[in-house]
Amino acid sequence: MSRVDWVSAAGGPLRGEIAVPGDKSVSHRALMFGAIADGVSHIRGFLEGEDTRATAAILGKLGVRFETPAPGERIVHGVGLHGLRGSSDVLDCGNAGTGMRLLAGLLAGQAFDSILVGDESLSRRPMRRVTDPLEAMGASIGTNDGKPPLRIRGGAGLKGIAYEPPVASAQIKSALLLAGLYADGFTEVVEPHPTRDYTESMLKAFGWPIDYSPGRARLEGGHVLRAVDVDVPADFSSAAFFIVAACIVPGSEVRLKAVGLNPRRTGLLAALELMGADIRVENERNSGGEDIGDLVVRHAPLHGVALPLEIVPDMIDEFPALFVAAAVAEGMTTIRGAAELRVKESDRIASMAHGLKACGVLVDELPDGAIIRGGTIGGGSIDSHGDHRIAMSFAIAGLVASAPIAIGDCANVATSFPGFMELANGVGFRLRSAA
Ligand SMILES: O=C(O)C1=C[C@@H](OP(=O)(O)O)[C@@H](O)[C@H](O)C1
Ligand SMILES: C=C(OP(=O)(O)O)C(=O)O
Repeated sequence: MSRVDWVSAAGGPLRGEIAVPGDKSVSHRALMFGAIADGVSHIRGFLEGEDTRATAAILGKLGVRFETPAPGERIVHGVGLHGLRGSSDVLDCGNAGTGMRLLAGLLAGQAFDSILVGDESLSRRPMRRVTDPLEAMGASIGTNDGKPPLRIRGGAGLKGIAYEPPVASAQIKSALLLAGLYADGFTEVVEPHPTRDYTESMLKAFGWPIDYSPGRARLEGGHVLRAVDVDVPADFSSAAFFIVAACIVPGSEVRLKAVGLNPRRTGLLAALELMGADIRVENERNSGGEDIGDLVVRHAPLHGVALPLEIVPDMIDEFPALFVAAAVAEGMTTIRGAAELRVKESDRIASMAHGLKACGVLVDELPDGAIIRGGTIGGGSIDSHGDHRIAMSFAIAGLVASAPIAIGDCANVATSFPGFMELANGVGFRLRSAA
């Protein structure tokens, strides 16, 4: 990964309509289900990010044919539940935890062996959370002390299990449900807190019988997926950077168009509302089973809060942006119950705490969160640790900082949000590549 550095300077007010790219979670899943369905699926709004392209490339190596009629579209020629073919190449998931963990579930049920590898960041992330329950289903998966690469041995006859993951994770749930398609009997997942349900809703749309309600999903192996077209909503997690930016920059008013509003994703809205934000949802409607709507966000003075614990799983990827809102808010914000942030693309508690401190913000790091004393953000030089969400968070911090913020190692923004810099500068950011 080449090193790309940015400088973000004070800017705004932010104005205009913003269409952020397609949802990453939905794009990964649409590729996977389209691949093992009978028939041809047309995906619209597909995220042209490095994470989702890595998943498409892997499925291509396993014999699935894709067409790209236009950027943001894929036509998937499904090979059927048992139509994937083994590849002698290692399968490179790049930076994508979602890609690797979901594919582990899918590949555990195949007749052939596979090796999943990832980049430096992904190679540090915990995989026992999926390999342990998959092995309980009968899979055989070698790891490097619980980390990638994953060496998945094919030909294991899987059997369904009932499983209660120790952490709330849509990736764990989805890996087990994908393996469950190939298992004898029923696979059931009961979560400690409900997580995003795209796997369940997409299985249903592809015609697989599944019984699910928030926090619980159960399916039986041995049915058939029938191709359907998928409309991918705009990614709430990408919209989050513009939501927070418009909240904190005086005079701002932006409209984020047709954003996915799955209730397991929108905890940031609840958190910002508690902090005094001015956010309205307009044109709310349903698209392909998902709630979507426009978000109209205006600047408002924010105040600190003790973040209610029940919001945490519903805003997991939005914490870096929330740290920036907290740094600008009047008073203290306390975040607890978010230890999962330590095992994302970087240790996001440490990355945000160090970066904000480098910009003069008072932050106490806690094992499962942070206490952030809001006020003013100064200029500084921070390291994103190759983490896309940290890089974009400091880009929004720069908008209100008293001097420019230099941000190191931003190339991975392309994993989830290609075109972020151009879109941001189009609505009032002053973000440039460092010479
Ligand atoms: O299932 C998914 O698509 C995702 C689930 C979440 O991870 P966990 O399952 O680890 O919480 C989230 O952080 C990730 O960006 C996408
Ligand atoms: C955690 C994330 O993704 P993944 O787990 O797929 O790498 C993210 O996009 O913030």
